[in-house]
Amino acid sequence: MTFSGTLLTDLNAPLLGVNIDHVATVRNARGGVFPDPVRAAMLAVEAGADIITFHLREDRRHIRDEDVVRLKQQVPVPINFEAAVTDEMLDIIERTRPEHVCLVPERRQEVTTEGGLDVAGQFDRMAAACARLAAAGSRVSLFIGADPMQIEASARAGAPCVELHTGALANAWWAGDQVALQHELARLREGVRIGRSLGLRTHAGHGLALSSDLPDGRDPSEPSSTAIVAALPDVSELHIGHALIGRAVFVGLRQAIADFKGEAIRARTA
Ligand SMILES: CC(=O)[C@@H](O)[C@H](O)COP(=O)(O)O
Ligand SMILES: NCC(=O)COP(=O)(O)O
Repeated sequence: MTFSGTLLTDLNAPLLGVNIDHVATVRNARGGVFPDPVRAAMLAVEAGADIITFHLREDRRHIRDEDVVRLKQQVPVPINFEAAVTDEMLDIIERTRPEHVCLVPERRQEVTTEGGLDVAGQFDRMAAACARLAAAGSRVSLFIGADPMQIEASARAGAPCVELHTGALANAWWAGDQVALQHELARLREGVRIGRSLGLRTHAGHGLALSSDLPDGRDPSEPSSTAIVAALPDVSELHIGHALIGRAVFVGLRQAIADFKGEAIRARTA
């Protein structure tokens, strides 16, 4: 069954941002044009993605500049442009004018985004970036850990949204470490509560997955990391990429999106 974005919104479940970075990772492995992340984005929208998310990294390891241009031209739902807070990226975002921007920390050596922005420690730079991108017409979100000091600094910096990094929760879930999972969930829950109290729209993402993709020996009926996070009532968007594109290898992209959306709806309505 394919769920539409309207249905998901009606049921008050979080919107699903489908991150298509890792379609580009596969393409770039051979240096050609296939598989095309823009084609994946269009299919994702047909299958019910509410938002298309992508991360233009400074090293262009997956999404490239020409993808960004085509995504902006062709995708009929909001695009969520993730980027580091550098002059180069801010210039590209201003030229592109995406509906949504998510500013993220970036280290060239990292395999994936390891932590959140230090908004409190780099306050002036973050506040200036928020103001500049808001003036360019984009809704800005700051990708941070569920740390009260960073959430409060994000609100002061003028960001209307934060995306709370769920990587540690997702890693604990994959590892089957219930103690760490409950610890991370408590932090996330508190972060969402603080975000709400400060009037921030609160999103979540990184590493979220489904239990049917757990390795042999694990119980596929245990709650998924996606369901655990989607169940938090004030999380308004989930951004999911790696595990969704990975699942698509086995079930197809359309089905993978339906599965993640269905999981979010069930978690919110259970
Ligand atoms: C910011 C974030 O959490 C994701 O967009 C992630 O960065 C995807 O790209 P990578 O896997 O290259 O980190
Ligand atoms: N901001 C998180 C995101 O877009 C997707 O992260 P992941 O699911 O690829 O880890």
